Amino acid sequence: MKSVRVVVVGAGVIGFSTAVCIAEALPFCSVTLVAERFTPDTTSDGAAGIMFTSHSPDIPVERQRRWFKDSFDHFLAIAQSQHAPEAGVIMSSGWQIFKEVPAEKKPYWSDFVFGFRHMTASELKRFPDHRFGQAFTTLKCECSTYLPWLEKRFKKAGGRVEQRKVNSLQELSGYDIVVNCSGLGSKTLVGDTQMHPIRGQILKVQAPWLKHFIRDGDGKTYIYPGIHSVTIGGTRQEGDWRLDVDEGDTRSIIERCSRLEPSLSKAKVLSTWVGLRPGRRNVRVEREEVLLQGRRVPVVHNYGHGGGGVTISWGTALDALGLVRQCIHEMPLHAKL
Ligand SMILES: Cc1cc2nc3c(=O)[nH]c(=O)nc-3n(C[C@H](O)[C@H](O)[C@H](O)COP(=O)(O)OP(=O)(O)OC[C@H]3O[C@@H](n4cnc5c(N)ncnc54)[C@H](O)[C@@H]3O)c2cc1C
Ligand SMILES: O=C([O-])CC(=O)C(=O)O
Repeated sequence: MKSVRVVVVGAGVIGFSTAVCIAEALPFCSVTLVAERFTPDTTSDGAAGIMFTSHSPDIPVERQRRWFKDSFDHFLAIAQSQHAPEAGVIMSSGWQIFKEVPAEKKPYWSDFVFGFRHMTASELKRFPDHRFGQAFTTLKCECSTYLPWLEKRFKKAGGRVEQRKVNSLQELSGYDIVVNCSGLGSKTLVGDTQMHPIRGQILKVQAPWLKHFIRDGDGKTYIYPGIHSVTIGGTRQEGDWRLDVDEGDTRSIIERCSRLEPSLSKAKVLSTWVGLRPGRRNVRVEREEVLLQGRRVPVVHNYGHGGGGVTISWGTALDALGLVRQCIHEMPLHAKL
């Protein structure tokens, strides 16, 4: 019999990764995922899904390396399996270029991606405004394909889903453990004043001749060839809640990307999309106890992934699973029977 009732709030890449990890590893738990929005309407759905864009300045680098490595191993196994097309995961090679030499020439994730090296002078000639660059092969996960795949995997492991907004954690007092993966929603759901939107606008264009990604190290301009189209971006507008497309941003994105890759000025625009990154100085993966209808209930948080949620989704989900295990070990015996 399933004796520990777990609820996961959130159906983005963080909620579904965490829910799958718990449902598969702890078969004695009944896991329910509750969310206001599901694929294709989450922030995760629009992410370019490239893996290398996560950084939490105050979290020990060893922990971030583990999040990255666990996620990279997970996505690499998918990319090399027959599941790759239905999960939307591919390998992706390219360049990150910088106008000034960055303080950190060799980022923490450089040991895990393949073939990381600094670009040669002749490679950099193509980018006359840039003085330094990194070349490597990483992975790319397209969440509008990956989320339905994860949802199937979750249901196969016995998980249940429910679509509704949770207005207060008090509504979840019927569960033994609450796992909060509500992204930007954590601003109101758990009153986290650090949470803020970082608006991002992107375009999908038809340019099948492009095979390599190009990203300006300032994180504002990028070109990511994907399975069906090329994602070009972007913007990073802190504190901006606007979800509508800004025509000025569209023009600026096409102009900046065409400067890096002139052939893009000929590409047909297929769609334009805006998402709000769940901004926070550091990702929050930790537990606390909350009084729900007079009962002390453990709450495991996994949110605040900013512009790097896909990159470390599986690693932070495994950490959250570890915290759920701790909560179960510490429960009074009668609660587990
Ligand atoms: C333009 C853009 C490009 C990006 N590109 C990349 C990239 O290349 N690589 C990368 O790693 N990351 C990228 N990101 C970042 C990535 O999208 C986020 O870090 C990630 O999607 C966060 O996932 P999440 O599950 O926490 O949030 P979300 O996907 O926003 O999911 C939150 C979930 O919580 C639910 N929820 C919230 N509040 C409540 C509530 N009160 N009750 C019920 N449900 C609730 C929502 O309905 C939703 O289901 C990009 C983001 C943007 C905007
Ligand atoms: O920064 C990038 O290259 C893509 C991304 O993660 C974002 O826009 O948040």
